[in-house]
Amino acid sequence: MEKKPITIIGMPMDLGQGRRGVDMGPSAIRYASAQALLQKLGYEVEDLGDLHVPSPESKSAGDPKLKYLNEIRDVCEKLAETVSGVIARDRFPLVLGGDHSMAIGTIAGAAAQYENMGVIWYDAHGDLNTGETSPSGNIHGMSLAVSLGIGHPDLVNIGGFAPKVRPEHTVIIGARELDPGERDLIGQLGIKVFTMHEIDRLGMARVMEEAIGIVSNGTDGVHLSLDLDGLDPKDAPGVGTPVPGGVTYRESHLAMEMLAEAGIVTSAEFVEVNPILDRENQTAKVAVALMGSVFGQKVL
Ligand SMILES: NC(=[NH2+])NCCC[C@H](N)C(=O)O
Ligand SMILES: [Mn+2]
Ligand SMILES: [Mn+2]
Repeated sequence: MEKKPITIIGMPMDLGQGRRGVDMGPSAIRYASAQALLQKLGYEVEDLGDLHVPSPESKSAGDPKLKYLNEIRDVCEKLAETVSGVIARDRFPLVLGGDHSMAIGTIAGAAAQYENMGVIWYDAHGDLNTGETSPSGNIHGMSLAVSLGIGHPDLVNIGGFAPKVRPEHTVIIGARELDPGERDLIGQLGIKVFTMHEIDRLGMARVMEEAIGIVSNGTDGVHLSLDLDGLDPKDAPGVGTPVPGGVTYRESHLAMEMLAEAGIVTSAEFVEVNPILDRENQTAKVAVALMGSVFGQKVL
């Protein structure tokens, strides 16, 4: 497999949800030796450092249905430009987060460079709310909907075009907590969701075969958006919105190994790592271990 050089971008985003500390996620992932691992695997790696994100204490949240909308729009615009520029230089953007609202920017940037991009959303949640359906007003619960062109126009139109991805090229893996409005949207759009039920029933290997088929059928790029809360909180405790009964560490490695084998992933982000809620940086270490598998690390 071709080893495209990697560019790490830190996104200390914590405006998209209510628990402080997730802005330290990028540092925690770097501290868990992400760059050294990737270099050991034979990649050339550059790290652009962190983009600037204003701290929530210095701003007012504004509309309680879309908290920090203006700030999130601005930082996602900047992230989109950065990601797009990295791909234009023929490098692989690897974005470290940060809460999941950042995916609005990452996906906007990647989608600017691909005609038809597939998305793998690895998450306990659907992140398919809008300002109207969200129970929390937290934009990290809306980022997939926005990328599909549904939600507040300021977010939907980031990068100057919409939608970024199509429902038929989108899969959600690991879902186990969906709000009523998200369920409706899934039915309306026909998005393929591999809930924990399908993972238990079919096994991760079969789920990934199907998922890879969907995101690579008729696409020229695939983005992996991995929310660490997709994993079981026993394996990844340092997340702001943990949900029991999640994907195991082993199943997650298998999923990432199968993606590496398929050779389809063209951009990735690892999000929602919150060191304040973690135990001895375990969740960042899990993120880095999974990163290894995505980039082709094998036991033998
Ligand atoms: N990226 C996440 N962790 N999202 C959690 C979203 C939780 C809930 N569905 C909400 O909209 O508030
Ligand atoms: Mn999420
Ligand atoms: Mn989640």
